[in-house]
Parts: sequence; structure tokens; C-alpha cells
Amino acid sequence: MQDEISLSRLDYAFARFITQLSVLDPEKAKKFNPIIAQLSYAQSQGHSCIELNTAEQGLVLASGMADDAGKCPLVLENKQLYLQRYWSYECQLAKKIADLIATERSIETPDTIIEQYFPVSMATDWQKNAAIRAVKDPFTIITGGPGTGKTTTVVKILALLQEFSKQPLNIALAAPTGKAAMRLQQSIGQSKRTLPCTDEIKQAIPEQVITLHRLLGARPPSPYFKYNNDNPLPFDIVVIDEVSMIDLPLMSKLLNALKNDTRLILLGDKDQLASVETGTVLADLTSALPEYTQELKKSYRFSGHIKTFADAVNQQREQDAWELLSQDHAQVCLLKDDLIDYITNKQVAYLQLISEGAEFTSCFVAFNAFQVLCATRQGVNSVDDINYHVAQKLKEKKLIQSSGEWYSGRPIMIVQNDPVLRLYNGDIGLCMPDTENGGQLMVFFIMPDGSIRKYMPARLSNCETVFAMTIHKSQGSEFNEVLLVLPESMNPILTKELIYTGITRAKESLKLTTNKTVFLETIRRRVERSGGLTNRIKKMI
Ligand SMILES: Nc1ncnc2c1ncn2[C@@H]1O[C@H](COP(=O)(O)OP(=O)(O)OP(=O)(O)O)[C@@H](O)[C@H]1O
Repeated sequence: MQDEISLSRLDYAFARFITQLSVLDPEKAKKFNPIIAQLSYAQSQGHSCIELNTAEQGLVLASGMADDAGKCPLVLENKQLYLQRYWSYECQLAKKIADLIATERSIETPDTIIEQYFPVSMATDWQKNAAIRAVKDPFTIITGGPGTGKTTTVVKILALLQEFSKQPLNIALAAPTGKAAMRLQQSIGQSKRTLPCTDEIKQAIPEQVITLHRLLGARPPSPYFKYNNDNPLPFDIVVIDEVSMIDLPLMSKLLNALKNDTRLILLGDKDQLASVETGTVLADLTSALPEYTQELKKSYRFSGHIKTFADAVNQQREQDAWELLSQDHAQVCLLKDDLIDYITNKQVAYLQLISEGAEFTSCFVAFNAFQVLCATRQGVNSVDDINYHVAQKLKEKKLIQSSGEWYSGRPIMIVQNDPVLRLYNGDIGLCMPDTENGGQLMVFFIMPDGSIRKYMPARLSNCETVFAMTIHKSQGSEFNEVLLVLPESMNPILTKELIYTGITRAKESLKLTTNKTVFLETIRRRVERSGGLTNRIKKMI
């Protein structure tokens, strides 16, 4: 069991509440209470359940608050203790996957048409293998690192399914965040143009990608969606991107809202960070369902040292990774300069463009070419630390003139979805003078269709400065140059999945600030979350 110091007041309050409802005498209640506090804490750390020893199991059963059938607030199944709600999410998800897989759907898939999309090649064509399975199977997971062609492949799969279908297919495309939806929308548009098929087939593939919440018909603040088991989504095919970011409750609700004969295609990188909330759904699905998982192994965007380094980290070969870092390659190396000086110097290009009166797009491209990604939000070498010191240094060097919160050159990130302004969590904008409006400060954003939108700074309440951002926030984005900053001492957040996610954001070059002890220890650590989803699915199918 975990150190009790990390438990929050909410964990204790919840434990008191459940203990009071139990039928235990005061002596036993004293021992039961910390088990519940621990369960509540584990939940907040992304676990679906905790494992109990024999004595603890006896105590939980004697409390009258647990059974193994989901009729009590707690579920004790084998040795694992769940909150009933999370146990139900796991059960529903597993059952629905079994239902999708069991639903018969026979279509002809002539090889000649498949060959038209995937010409014969000498090397193993992972994309073709994936597509052949996906057009035959009711449920497919396509996983692969950045640039392995997940989007390219799914567009071909959709075209093939349309070729094989007698009527137009009703297709939905969605992603967990607004930003991920926009990125997918852009690459679907590009991939469609190069498809070797008729315009009719191309037109049958939608380009609009929406968020998962919108797809399901969110009705905030209610946690319930318009589409559910009783009112399923009307689609023949549902494609979801960036699935690693989806937590257990949302995935369960998505699956529940599908008809049994809907074809589901999930895209994502199983090695990336899991959602900040409960579960490691994509990793669990891929380990439970290897026959429905298609892994794309060749990257068309990455090569050389970044790919070698990412693979070493992912495979936990920490000494190889350290050696690569220490060899001073142009593509991957340790940062030897002073951290704040280095970051400050990297801001000069876009700030100069702004001061010369350049138009927003070129300033934004210059800003966005380089990004600092931190593991932590607070403390030494954190996002807050770097944002503060870089702004101070820029002021000292007179590269920015900041008397208040808003100044010309301030880069910001939206931290909460705002459908009214059509700005989404993770959107990045630049504050700069609006030449069309007497030089008044405005905040500019580029939309996925390439159009530019500008807002008065006062309208943007939920945003923060972004000279540095967390690795978590960078999920789903890419930058030419990345500087990855780790704290000076170990921290529970540091895992190989975190570093892998940070590394794979870099397109051309990657620098790291870390010490050897922290780096090696981080690569040795994996995200480990307790849950029963993998076994539950295996048992069902
Ligand atoms: N078989 C292929 N041959 C040549 N180029 C390819 C092939 N597959 C994909 N590409 C190119 O590689 C790039 C990445 O492809 P794509 O966007 O489909 O990958 P992805 O896995 O969805 O990437 P990410 O999720 O990291 O954005 C694109 O420019 C695409 O045109």
C-alpha cells in the first residue's frame, strides 16, 4: 500500500463516509477506513482498483459494503477492490467489445481492389497488412509511432470499405481533444487527395473531425451523453484518433453508444502516455486483443537519431539512450549551455519579426519551430519556473516590454475549451500589435483551415504563458526543435512513457536537460496502473 502522507482530505472524507455506512464495530472500522482512503487515492492516481491481502479482503466483505456483482458501492473481485462505478465501466467495455467482435458482417473484399491502393512492394508493407485485416474485421486498433502512416492507412481503409459497399457509408471521425481533431482533419484532407480512386469514393469519406464529447452529444454539466445504449449513434463506421488520451469512463461510454454492427477503428500510439484520468485503455486493449491490433512499424517522417533514441527509451535500453545523448549528435544531444540563456536566445527570431511589423503567420511559424517541454508544472526546471525566468530575461534584454499581463510577443496556450470563442484546450496564440487596427494588442490564432482569428486579450480568461509547456499538454503536437527539460531529482511523474512522448514531439532536433541519475532512473520506470480490463476482455472473447 502507498504512503498515507499523499492521501488527500477528499480521500479521508470519502473513507469516513463509506465506513459510517458499514456495519463494522468500531475496532474493525478503524482498520477498514484506511483501505477505503487508499482506494480513493489510487483512483486519483489513475488506477481502477487496488489489490488486498487476505485479512483486508475479510474486513471488506464483513463491512456489508462490497460484493462481487456490482450491487454495492464497492466490488471485491478476486483480490481486487473497486469502486462499483469503475468496475462497471470495465465490465461494460469488455462486454461491448465482445459484442462488436461477435456480430457477423460478411463483405466481399476482392484482392484486385486492395492491390490498387497498395501496390506490390518488396519489403513488408505494414500498412497493407493492417488494411486487409481492418476491412475484414469488425474492430481494429491501428497503433504505431509518429509518422508511421496511421492516418494515411485509415483513409485507404475507409475508401476500400466504400468500394466494397453497395450503399454510401455513414462515417464518423472523432478525437479526444479539439486540437487532435483539427490535426486529424488536416491530414485526412491531405491523404484523400492522393487516393487512387474515383471522386465519388473520395466524396464518401468525410473530412470533418469532431471531438469525442461532441460525437456523443455532451450536455454539460451532466455526465450523461445524448447517445448511449438506448439511443445509439447512427454510424456504420466510427474512427477515433489519439486513443491513448482516452480514459476508462469515456471509452466505456463511447463503446456503449455504438450499435453492435458498427465498425470501430481506433488509432493511437500504445507506447505514449496514457490519459491523466483512470486507466491505460489503449495499452490494455492492445495486450488483450493482439489479433485485432495492427502495428505500423516503419516511420515515414522520422529517421536517424531521434528514431533510434525514441526506440531505445521505449524499449528501456537506458544505457544505449544515455550514450546516444552524450555523443553530441546534431539531432539528439544534451544541452550544455545555460538553460535560460539558451531558451531566451531561441525566442529572438520571432520577437524580432514582430518588432519589424511582420505579419502574424510568419511570426507564428518562427515561434512554433522551437518548443520547451517540461516534465513538471512546479519546482526547479518546471513550466512555471521556466516561464517566469525566460520572461524576466527577455525583459532584461529589452526583447519584450511587459508592464502588465499582456505584452507584444507573449505566447499563450488556452487551457480550457471555449466553444463560444471556438478556442480549445491546447490552442496556441501570439499576442502582438494588430497593424490593421492602429497597432492595438490582439491575440492571434491559426485555424485548421489556415484562416487567422484574432481576439482582444481581455476576452481570453483561461490561458497561460507558454515559453514552456508540460509534456502532457504537448501530446498530439509536433515541433521542428524540442528542448526536453527534466527536474533535478526524481519525481513520481517521471516514467519512460513520459520521456517517449516528449521525444516523439520533435521532428528535426531534440535537446535534453537532465542529469544522468534522473535520466537512467526515469527510463527504468514505467506507468503501472492497476486494473482488470485486459483480463476481463480476454475472458469475454
Ligand atoms: N506508405 C507510405 N509511403 C510514403 N509516404 C508515406 C506512406 N505512409 C505515410 N506516408 C507519409 O508519412 C507522413 C506521415 O503519415 P501519417 O500522417 O499518415 O502518419 P500518422 O501515423 O498518422 O502520423 P501522426 O499520428 O504522427 O501525425 C505523411 O506525410 C504521409 O504522406
